[in-house]
Amino acid sequence: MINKLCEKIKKLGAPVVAGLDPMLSYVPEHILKRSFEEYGETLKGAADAIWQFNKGIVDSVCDLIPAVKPQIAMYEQFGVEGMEAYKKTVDYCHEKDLIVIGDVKRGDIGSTSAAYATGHLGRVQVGNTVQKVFDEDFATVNPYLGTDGIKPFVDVCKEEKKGIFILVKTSNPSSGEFQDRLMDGRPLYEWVGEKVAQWGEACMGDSYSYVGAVVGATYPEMGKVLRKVMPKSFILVPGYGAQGGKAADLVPYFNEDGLGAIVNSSRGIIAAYKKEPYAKFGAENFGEASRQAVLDMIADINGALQAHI
Ligand SMILES: O=c1ccn([C@@H]2O[C@H](COP(=O)(O)O)[C@@H](O)[C@H]2O)c(=O)[nH]1
Repeated sequence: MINKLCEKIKKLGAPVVAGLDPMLSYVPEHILKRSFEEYGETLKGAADAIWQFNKGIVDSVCDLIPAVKPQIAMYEQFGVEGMEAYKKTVDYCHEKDLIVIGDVKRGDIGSTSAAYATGHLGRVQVGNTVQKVFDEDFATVNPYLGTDGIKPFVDVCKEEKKGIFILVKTSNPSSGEFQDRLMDGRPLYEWVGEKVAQWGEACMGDSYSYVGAVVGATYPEMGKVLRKVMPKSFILVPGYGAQGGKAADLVPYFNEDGLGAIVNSSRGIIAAYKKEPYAKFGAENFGEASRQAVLDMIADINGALQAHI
């Protein structure tokens, strides 16, 4: 899958991933009304609304980008019905030939990590049958439990030709509380980055490892260092747009080959119609607004990359 990700990025000229983080407050009124009329103001109504919203966005942007990143929390908040909307979204994105990065941030003791890896990336045995479950292509993984929390994911990825992105330096304001703490004179995120590079060595695709990293767009100096620490790891970069990350700062996250990083925007794309300069599209045309936001983001990032050649 890492090879497919690289090929799609090159073909589309778009190192961009659209984050599918559908809060109900982003769902346009006409969709909400329809779903509530059909299912009432229930969890099922909410789940239907976010699914219809996602479908509209995916239809509008699927030819422009290589991948989407559904954030599972946004679905989980609506319980079982929300999780059905998550699964429907994953399957629909696959139908549209999009690579799906499940932002699930899992990781636990070995046996529990194995179950998470099975559910999200692998196949579960039920009696004599073996079946895929959520079936994302990549999952985000929390490294706090160390190697035995990561290994089950790597094993499943090897079997299924899928991949993971391990949290190394997150984009949020408090990420430094633990991640920047010095250990033997070096910040924890560097130690984790080094470990990601090691874990990834035995997991190489053609040019990049399928064990990648998450490094926030909001810490460009650290991104620059981490690119060097993990030269073969693909970096998933959240924090562009709504969290303040700027394209010009992201150039060092990429390698000389123009690859090595994929930049996520969630609210900036899916809720584009609510904000300038996209408000002119109106809520009825939310998909068109998202499409324009994606086109602008691609141009912004490519512009920054070209300016540094
Ligand atoms: O360090 C991290 C890791 C994950 N995220 C997730 O990415 C998106 C960002 O959403 P925006 O609307 O583009 O800010 C969201 O799903 C986060 O949970 C992150 O932001 N930072």
